[in-house]
Amino acid sequence: MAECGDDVVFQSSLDINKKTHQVQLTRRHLTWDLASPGKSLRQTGSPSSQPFIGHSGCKHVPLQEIIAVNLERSLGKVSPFKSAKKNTSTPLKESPIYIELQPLHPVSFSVHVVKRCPNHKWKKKKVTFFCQGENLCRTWVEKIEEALSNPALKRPRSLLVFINPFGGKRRAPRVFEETVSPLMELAKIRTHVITTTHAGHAKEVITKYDLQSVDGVVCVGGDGMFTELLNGLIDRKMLEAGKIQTPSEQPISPDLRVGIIPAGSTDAICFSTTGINDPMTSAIHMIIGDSTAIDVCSIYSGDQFLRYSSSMLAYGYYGDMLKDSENNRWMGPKRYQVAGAKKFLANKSYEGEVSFKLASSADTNPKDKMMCNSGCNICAMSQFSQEEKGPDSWHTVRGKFLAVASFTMSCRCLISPIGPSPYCHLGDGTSDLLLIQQCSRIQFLRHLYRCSTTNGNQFDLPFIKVFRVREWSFSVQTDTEGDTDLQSQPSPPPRESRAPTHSVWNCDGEIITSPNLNIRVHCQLISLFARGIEDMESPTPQSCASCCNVCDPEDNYKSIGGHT
Ligand SMILES: CCCCCCCCCCCCC/C=C/[C@@H](O)[C@H](COP(=O)(O)O)NC(=O)CCCCC
Ligand SMILES: Nc1ncnc2c1ncn2[C@@H]1O[C@H](COP(=O)(O)OP(=O)(O)O)[C@@H](O)[C@H]1O
Ligand SMILES: [Ca+2]
Repeated sequence: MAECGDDVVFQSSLDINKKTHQVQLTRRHLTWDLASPGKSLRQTGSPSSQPFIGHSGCKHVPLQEIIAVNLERSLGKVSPFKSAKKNTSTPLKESPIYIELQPLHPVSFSVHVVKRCPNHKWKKKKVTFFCQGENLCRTWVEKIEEALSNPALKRPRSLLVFINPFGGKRRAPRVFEETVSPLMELAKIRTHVITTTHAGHAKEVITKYDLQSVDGVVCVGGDGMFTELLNGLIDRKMLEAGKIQTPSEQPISPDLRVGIIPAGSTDAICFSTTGINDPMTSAIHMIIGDSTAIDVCSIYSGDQFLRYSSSMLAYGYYGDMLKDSENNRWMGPKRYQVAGAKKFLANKSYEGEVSFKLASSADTNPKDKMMCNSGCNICAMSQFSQEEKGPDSWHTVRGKFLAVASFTMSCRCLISPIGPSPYCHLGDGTSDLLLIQQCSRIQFLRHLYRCSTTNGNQFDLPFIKVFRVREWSFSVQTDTEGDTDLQSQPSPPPRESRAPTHSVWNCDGEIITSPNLNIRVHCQLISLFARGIEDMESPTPQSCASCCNVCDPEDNYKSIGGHT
């Protein structure tokens, strides 16, 4: 049963649900199997034996998917006794009766493992193992804890956590206290928790904090909070290296992984990297040390560095919508729907010129229907092949745009279940650049509606162009440039009656007002506590357990001997 090179660390017979099982810990798995007569390991408890020969019904949990292990403090014999209060005038019959629970020595331990539920949701499942003696019980816990502390598993031991009490529906403090904190305690992960008091607070702390003392930085909030951590960590790294952010300078990867516990309004980064916006799922990905590297864009206005971004950077419709929504923050996530509807009715387009360098690989494009899933080969190859990709020349599109948007990840969210750019990759060093030309409301609605479905055909419309790019820029054109009608008027209309000639940028939910921008994508610049979205239909070796979720949603660990 243990695979080649997967040496047995410890094994013995243990009872699960009153049935004797042979239980085996290898360097990569915890496995248990109903004991068959003559195959008892009750006396063994030894590290030397051969791995099991598996059969159907045998449970095989990768160590990576063990959330925690703990001794069960069984409370046993009950002995009622009367109040020990002396010299009391209260008649004895009224004195309370105490039940003394005498602690027994631990004879069982529990292993909490990942349970896959529909829609990429993860929960924890507890399996309790009963031992014959206390020593065996303690040895099992020690051995499993030792195996989990293997640095190869990359499990964090301490985390710096920022809670944004004003993000999303303002539930972040409660989400942390009720869902995340108990899980972290169970997994023995230390947390230093800071509740932010103002925008930029997390970034200020990151500038000074002793980051050597933690294994990761986490936010309980939305995309805006994540972007603040991302910017804080890269800025700090550049400062320490004595480098100034210039368009030709390559930003330095932070050493720490970043986590998001979703408690924001859109949570597109969390959705696009885990498949769901569920606090417990994200906390489990952190505890088990999942890691995935994502692309980051650096944004400049001329030579002036503005910020880093990793999800959507958009001008026109999405920028106007964000600006309008900021007045209604009190509405929470609904502010986007209200502002989205208003700006949809306004149907405003802006003159501009977009220049871009195409991703030179012809193998992938924004319409290729190749989803970026956990263990994505395209991302894996991109990590090594950035240099080989020859420079593409610049292409330019001029026009009047209802929206210009670049997606560096799919940007899945509740209203767009596979995202506005469904085939975008997390770590391929490219962004999908979407140009929506001036069009009627009906035409734009058709695009938006398609974004809200799972068909992935939102780009198949005549007023839409989409390119996979490594670098791009945008510059506004004044309302007179290129507009012959206006130029022919004897005098310009009074300033106050002119419609604004330019929009603002929506950068991961934050406003950028400089209209002319230059953007470069940096391949896999930052790592997240996530694994990408698991493909539940055709499981990859990285997610072998997921296939069992399909055939046995109740108990999704690989049953050796094949699937049903
Ligand atoms: C008729 C049905 C309409 C369906 C519209 C479908 C289009 C959805 C596109 C969503 C893009 C989301 C990209 C992510 C943006 C976030 O980074 C940003 C900030 O997030 P947060 O900090 O969590 O608030 N969110 C937005 O800009 C809101 C976009 C809402 C678009 C309507
Ligand atoms: N205590 C605070 N008060 C006000 N703004 C804050 C606070 N803490 C963080 N922020 C800012 O709020 C912005 C949005 O946060 P986010 O968690 O993304 O919520 P939402 O998804 O609702 O936009 C971030 O840019 C962050 O800098
Ligand atoms: Ca990408």
